[in-house]
Amino acid sequence: MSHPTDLPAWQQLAQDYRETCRTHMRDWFAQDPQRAERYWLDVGGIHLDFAKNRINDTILRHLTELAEQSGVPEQRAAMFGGEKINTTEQRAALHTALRRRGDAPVCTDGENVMPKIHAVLAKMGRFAHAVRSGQWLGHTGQVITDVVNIGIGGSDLGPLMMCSALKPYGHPRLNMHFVSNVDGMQLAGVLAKVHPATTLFVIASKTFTTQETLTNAKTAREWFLRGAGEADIAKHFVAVSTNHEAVAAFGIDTAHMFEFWDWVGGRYSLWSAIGLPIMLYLGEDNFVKMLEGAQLMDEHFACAPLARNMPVVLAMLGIWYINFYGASTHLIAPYDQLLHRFPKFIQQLDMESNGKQTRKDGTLAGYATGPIVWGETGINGQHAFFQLLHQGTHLTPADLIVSLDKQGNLPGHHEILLSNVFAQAEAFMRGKTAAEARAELLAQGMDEAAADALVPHKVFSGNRPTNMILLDKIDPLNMGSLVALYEHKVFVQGVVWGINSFDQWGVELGKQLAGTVLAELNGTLAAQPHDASTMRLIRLYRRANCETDGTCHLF
Ligand SMILES: O=P(O)(O)OC[C@H]1O[C@H](O)[C@H](O)[C@@H](O)[C@@H]1O
Repeated sequence: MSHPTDLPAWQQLAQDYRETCRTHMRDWFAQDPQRAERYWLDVGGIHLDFAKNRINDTILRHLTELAEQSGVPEQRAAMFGGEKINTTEQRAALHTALRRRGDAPVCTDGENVMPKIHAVLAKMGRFAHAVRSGQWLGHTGQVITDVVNIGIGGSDLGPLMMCSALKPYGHPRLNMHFVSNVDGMQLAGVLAKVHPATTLFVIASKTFTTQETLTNAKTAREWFLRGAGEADIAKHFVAVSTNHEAVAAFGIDTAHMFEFWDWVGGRYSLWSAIGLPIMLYLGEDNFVKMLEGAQLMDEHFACAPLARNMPVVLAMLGIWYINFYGASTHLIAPYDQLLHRFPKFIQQLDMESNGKQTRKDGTLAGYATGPIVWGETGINGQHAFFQLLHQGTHLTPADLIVSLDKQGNLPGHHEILLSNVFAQAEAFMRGKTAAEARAELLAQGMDEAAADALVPHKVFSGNRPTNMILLDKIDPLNMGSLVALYEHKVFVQGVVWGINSFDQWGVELGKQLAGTVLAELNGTLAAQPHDASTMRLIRLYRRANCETDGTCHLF
């Protein structure tokens, strides 16, 4: 496996960095009136303005060459073609097949996966129609009014994000709830709001072994059975999983299970049966539109030349800042309230995929890989942490995301939102020089000495990069395209870094240790030799609780 740092394009980019890192974007804009037009891409209802980046045509060419030399075209073909690119788990990553319309075969392990994808989609469609139309009745003959999705990570964040973003398309009778935290406060809060006779629980877990999800599901089941019999469970509990045996063992009839497969990664699963809450809320037609939007982005990613390929451009801009400018974080700042869950979703997608330092060949990378992805609605961020982004010491590349359509916003509100996001991008790019700050203060009537003292605090260095991602509208089609855009961006970065973006071994160690600690907290296992700090924490908890459970003798 070639090391990216040895590739000719990497070397050229290192040289580009040395030559241009002091150039201000203001100057590039001044010298090049076509810059805004050239650094712009459209895919369906998604538009990317990437002119406010610290790049010129040479850098962009070298970034594209780096993608090429890293094998992005070959790896892209391998992913779409069902090859087992998830090498540590010997699995394909075929989320793109889930949104593929039509009958063209997609094979992995010698099997065409399309018939089973279509069969599950049809089953989901029939079920969603029955619930939405009121044909599906609870055990007392009442229609379903509340859906509670119990799942965590990829079995929570995607459906939660999509149902929030597409609320205006939601069924007026259905209230959607999402429970992920094993802290009973969350489940108890939801159960206090719903009625067992009119509630449908979707137990979502790829493995059906996740402790948090199974604990919440068991508690929900006990709550339900307080006023109903075992036979009534069939009307109120369905499962989404790859694990038939565990679903049956939990007590859910596998006839009420919606299946998906090991080649669907958790954080790539909202297109599969994990999307059942989305389909219940939005209806089958809108779910299919979401799939079509994703497929539109898939086709663009598969066919567009690398230099005009939206996911590739976003990915390579990220690499430019991470590997050459030393940026370690990336901000996702949607401006629309409907997208307030989007940063959390992208955080899992990106950080669980590319938060790795071991390359596919087992060697250590020795260069930076996935960034810390974080975010919040941009307008709230402006009044909280944008100070650091404008005048702090860290370079924080940011994606600013906003819908052009007012989408029934209250009169006058959307213009304010848009004016802020456009102005922020301008401010990040332009900054404010000392001369500009001084002139402004003098114009306000300040005397020269006072102005000179204040000027250093009023200077904005600018030259801070942003991508502006515009949606024509927040609708199912564009949301499908937007999520697929980020999925492919993350994939391209993983290819360049030579890492497997589809496993997540890093989440295992904590889970493993928690099993032992839980037994110790419960008093069913004598204290194991931990470090002194962990021992102290366990003892503290035990002391605080031993009076009630009487099992202190183990310590
Ligand atoms: O769907 P499940 O099997 O319950 O897994 C839920 C989540 O937990 C795991 O620990 C992983 O970190 C996630 O990738 C996964 O989405």
